[in-house]
Amino acid sequence: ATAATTSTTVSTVTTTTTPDKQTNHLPNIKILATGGTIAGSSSVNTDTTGYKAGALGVETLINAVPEMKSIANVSGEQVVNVGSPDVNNEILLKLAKRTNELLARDDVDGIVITHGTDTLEETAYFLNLVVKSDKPVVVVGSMRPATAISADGPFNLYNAVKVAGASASKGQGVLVLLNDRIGAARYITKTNTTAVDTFKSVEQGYLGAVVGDQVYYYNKSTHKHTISSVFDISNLTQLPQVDILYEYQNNGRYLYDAAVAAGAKGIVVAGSGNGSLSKTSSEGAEAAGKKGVIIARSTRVGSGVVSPSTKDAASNFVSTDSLNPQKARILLMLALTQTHDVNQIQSFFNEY
Ligand SMILES: NC(=O)C[C@H](N)C(=O)O
Repeated sequence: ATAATTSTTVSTVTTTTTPDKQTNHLPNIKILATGGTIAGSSSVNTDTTGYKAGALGVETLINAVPEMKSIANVSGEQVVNVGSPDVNNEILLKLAKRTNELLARDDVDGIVITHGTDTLEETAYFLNLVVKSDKPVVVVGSMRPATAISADGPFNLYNAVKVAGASASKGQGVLVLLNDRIGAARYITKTNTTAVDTFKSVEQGYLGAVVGDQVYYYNKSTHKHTISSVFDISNLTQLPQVDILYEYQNNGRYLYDAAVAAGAKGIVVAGSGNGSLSKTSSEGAEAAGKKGVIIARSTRVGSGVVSPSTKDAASNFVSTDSLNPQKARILLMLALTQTHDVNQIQSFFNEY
């Protein structure tokens, strides 16, 4: 049903500025727009829930922040214009390929991607694993539509361009910028349905912050990303089907059977607690495992590590470290493009 959204043509908008006289060089930053609330619009300026996401084009977003001209040569491309629940594998591949094409050019110093916040962490983590450059890539969104009083999008976009143009952002992996905080794609997650301070890195902390026009870094991601990643999507036109099943009391195994029948090559379980499955789920998961499906044990808890079990590999199970289910799905799809070996896939979950 979402296929039509991916046929949106790529259009280019450029806002070039005269180089700053003092530094004589402004970074060249490309903005790839995909939609979301940052491009959201409503006829009522107090509407923060009923607006249309993905309504405004990249040109409108750039024109709303002319202040960017003093910190970067900014140009934009519209990749798609959707609410982020409709970002699918086809869009991920299209966006990643375009990002890599642009980063290979000498006249591009960094990329900013505007994106809806609902699935922003999935796209950011996907790019973190498949971008083949150490140039900065910053994913940005907003919680209030562009038409709202105190819209957070324009300042978030300004800060994202600032971060993408900062030399300290090189080699940090894909970054997420909202609410003045710089997060690592590997660690950050959406924690609140509507609040402006929704993106948090509960256990690992933020990598840095933007304060008063300065970019500050405090931490580094300890996980492999970008140029140290083995994952390569340049020749892929699709990704393996990986589904997520939620653990709850009184669940049945039929959802596992249905996922396998529908062609799933991997199943991520949003397990209870430390990646636990009920007896019924275990039966479904083990039957799937016997058919070669990889079962990744994550957790529905929201933070913490799912620790490995010595019994995992025999059932074709892996544990997902501190990856939440939606990010575990991203890594499992990419892992399955390389191997079906359960031990090697477990190593990927330990390293990425
Ligand atoms: N704040 C947002 O961007 C939410 C919106 N529903 C989206 O993800 O596209």
